[in-house]
Amino acid sequence: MQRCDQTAEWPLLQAHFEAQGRALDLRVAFARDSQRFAYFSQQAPEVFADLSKNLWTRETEVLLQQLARACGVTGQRDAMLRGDPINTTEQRAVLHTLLRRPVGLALPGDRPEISGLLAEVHAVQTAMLDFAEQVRADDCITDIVNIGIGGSDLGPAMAVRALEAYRAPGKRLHFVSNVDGHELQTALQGLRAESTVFLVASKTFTTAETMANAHSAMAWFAQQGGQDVARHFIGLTTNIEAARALGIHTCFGFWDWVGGRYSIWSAIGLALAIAIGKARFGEFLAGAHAMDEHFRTAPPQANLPLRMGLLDVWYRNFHGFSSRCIAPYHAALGRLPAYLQQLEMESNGKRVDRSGARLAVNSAPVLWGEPGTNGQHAFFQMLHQGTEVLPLEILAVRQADHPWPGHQEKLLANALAQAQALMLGRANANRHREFPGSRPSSFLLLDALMPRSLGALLALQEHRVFVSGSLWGINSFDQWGVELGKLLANDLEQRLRSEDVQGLDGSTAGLLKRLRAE
Ligand SMILES: O=P(O)(O)OC[C@H]1O[C@](O)(CO)[C@@H](O)[C@@H]1O
Repeated sequence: MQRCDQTAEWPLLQAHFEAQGRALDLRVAFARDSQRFAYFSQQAPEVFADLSKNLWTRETEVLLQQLARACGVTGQRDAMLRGDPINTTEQRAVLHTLLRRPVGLALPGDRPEISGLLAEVHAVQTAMLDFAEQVRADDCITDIVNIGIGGSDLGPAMAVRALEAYRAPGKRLHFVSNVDGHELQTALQGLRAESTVFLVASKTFTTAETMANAHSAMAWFAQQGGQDVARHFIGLTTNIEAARALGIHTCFGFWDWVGGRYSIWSAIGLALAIAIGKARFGEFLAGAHAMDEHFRTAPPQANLPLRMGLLDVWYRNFHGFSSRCIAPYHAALGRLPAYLQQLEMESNGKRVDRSGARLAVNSAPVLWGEPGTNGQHAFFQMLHQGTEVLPLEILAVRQADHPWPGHQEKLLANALAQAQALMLGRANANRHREFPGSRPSSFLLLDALMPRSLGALLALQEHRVFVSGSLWGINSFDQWGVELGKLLANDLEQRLRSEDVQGLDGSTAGLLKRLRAE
């Protein structure tokens, strides 16, 4: 297991970049290689990917694949899949893939505890999915409020919206994440205690925002004359004791080896299960499992998560691209950029390797984005003509789920046109109207937005993040960077209630006084 920048392959890639990468022109690359599309595109489970409009050549990919071998990426992948404690700063295994493994399936090299864990996973999953069916069948329940933040919100909120076409009629799903009371206030408006179920989703059951919202929701429930807390408040957590202490007795558990941003497949997915039902949730898991199997077994040159992770490192460390723009060309995928942002930036936003040594190269880029075509009328200007080159990742869906004639063709034509315009550019004597072209994009295509394809797409994204993290030598599964802010907020909350600014820096003291001013 070697860090990418410490391998013998790294300088080879640097030399290759200087010789051919830096000045690569996509138009010339296509003209030189008539099979470029065929070579750089592939069908993985549920996801077709065209990576040909990226700033690399076959030779680049060969060198990157050699780099992956030198870094032992497949060995690291296998260590994750078999349950080794690869989250070394928390001494935990990383087994979100187990949550979508079919019952009884053993993989070569599984650690001895895996079969028992898989049985536990399926026992909880069955109970949780049966509960989801119960809620779906209960006409008295009209509103489900998920209270959670980060991975306990972004996954279910994104997926419920993405699979809106499959949502049970008569059930409204609400998501409250922010500690800002406006959000809770908006969600509760018009709700009635007796027809509302609250899902308190928190891996740790200590997250300040979620606890504050859960307490306030309970107070609201009591004020509204709600009777049966046990029936109306459900805990989704690894810390069942803490949920019980809050008076929540119906709980669905999960395990410390499921990272928050990888937890949509666990009990944290209950909101989604209620929305789409047991069978569809099963398809969602099956799609992810198909991608896991692809990642585990496909040869490197046809392994999509591996190829995408390698491209990510090529872009970040050689081309020096500092961000990636995500443009889903499907309105229902509107929260996908935010979901991917946590996935990539919380996983790989690190500046030390697993041993604690400073990284010598940059790690995670910034991820951001908005659905197309909206982004085109906002920030795509910069993608086409700005001073910085930023790779674009287009996610398109072939079939539409709505009856409006003509819209889908327009939408898909726009997705294609953006990628084409970025690549081809346009010469013009007037510099303001000139498009430089040779700007990179990837094009991911689903046949339809369904539970299975969404599951596969998310697992693909998880694994490509794993690949780049493995190359950088990062522990992609901790998130110590969120701790300091939490600690300071606790202290400042006390100080906001008192006059005490002693020991604070000048700016914080000044702002605090201002915030306290009547
Ligand atoms: O599910 P929990 O424990 O409430 O944590 C919520 C989120 O907070 C974080 O720990 C970051 O603060 C995320 O990793 C996590 O998804």
